[in-house]
Amino acid sequence: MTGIQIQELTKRFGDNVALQNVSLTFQPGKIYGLLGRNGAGKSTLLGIAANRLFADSGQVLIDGEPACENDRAQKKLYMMSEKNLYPKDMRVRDVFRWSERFYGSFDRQQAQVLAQQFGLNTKKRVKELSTGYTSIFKLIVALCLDVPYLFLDEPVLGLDANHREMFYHLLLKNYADEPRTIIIATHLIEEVANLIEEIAIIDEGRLLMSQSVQSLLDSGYCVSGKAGDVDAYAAGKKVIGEDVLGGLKTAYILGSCDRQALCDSGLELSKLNLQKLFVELTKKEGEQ
Ligand SMILES: Nc1ncnc2c1ncn2[C@@H]1O[C@H](COP(=O)(O)OP(=O)(O)OP(=O)(O)O)[C@@H](O)[C@H]1O
Repeated sequence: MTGIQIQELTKRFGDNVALQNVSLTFQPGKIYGLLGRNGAGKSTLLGIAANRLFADSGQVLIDGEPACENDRAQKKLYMMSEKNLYPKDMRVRDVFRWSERFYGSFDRQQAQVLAQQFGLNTKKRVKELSTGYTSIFKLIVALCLDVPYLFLDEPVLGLDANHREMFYHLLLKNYADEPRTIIIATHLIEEVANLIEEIAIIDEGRLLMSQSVQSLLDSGYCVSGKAGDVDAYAAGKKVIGEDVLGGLKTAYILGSCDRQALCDSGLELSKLNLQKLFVELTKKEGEQ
């Protein structure tokens, strides 16, 4: 298994460039956070890999094989997204049956157990499910499939806090039992921060970065204190953002910290937080 290679993908919708020359690799057996602001191109990227959309140029390889119109490659992945691909009149239990037939590896017994845990009525038709239960139903399918590549596009859409916690817990257990590549596209960065090992950020159709969460968090730090002292310390350093409250300031800085200078000026040092880092890295001109 060599993972999923995204090679120089470009996709336009009319004049709108959704992806521009994006290349990155999703390695086998890792959990990725695919992050980006609204309209950044996350769903488009996953949709092309899952053969739901065609790229204008570039390609996606799944274990070295082209993903485009290739059933053998596509059977290795499951994409859960907002778009409902199941016939709306089908009952949930029939989708479970169908999944078993199509993928072979679907654990229908486990799906029934999870449905009971989440309170999902499997006799209901897909079209009768609420937004949250539509997500739950698709998540159960994803969790019960034995495929090496799982794409979860906004997986917890509409789920209440209890169900979100249940899902994250189940996902981690599922991963611990059988590691596979899981790509989670989400805006709920804090909720997945402890779940993901790797991060890929897309900004306006371009890849901004792809690296391990740990190395990203270790690449900088926060400094807080009196605004004048923070400014003096930060001068000449790579400041990616600031928060000001009265006379106090927090600066988000990339690079290694000068502990002696911090100590001398009485400034407080703290770790970067993934969501804050993302916000600062993807902030547009004029945004606070
Ligand atoms: N079918 C389509 N027709 C026209 N434009 C589209 C289509 N699908 C996506 N786009 C455009 O492509 C760009 C990328 O959209 P995409 O859905 O991939 O972003 P995203 O990062 O998943 O966004 P969000 O987080 O808001 O769901 C956006 O500008 C979007 O409007």
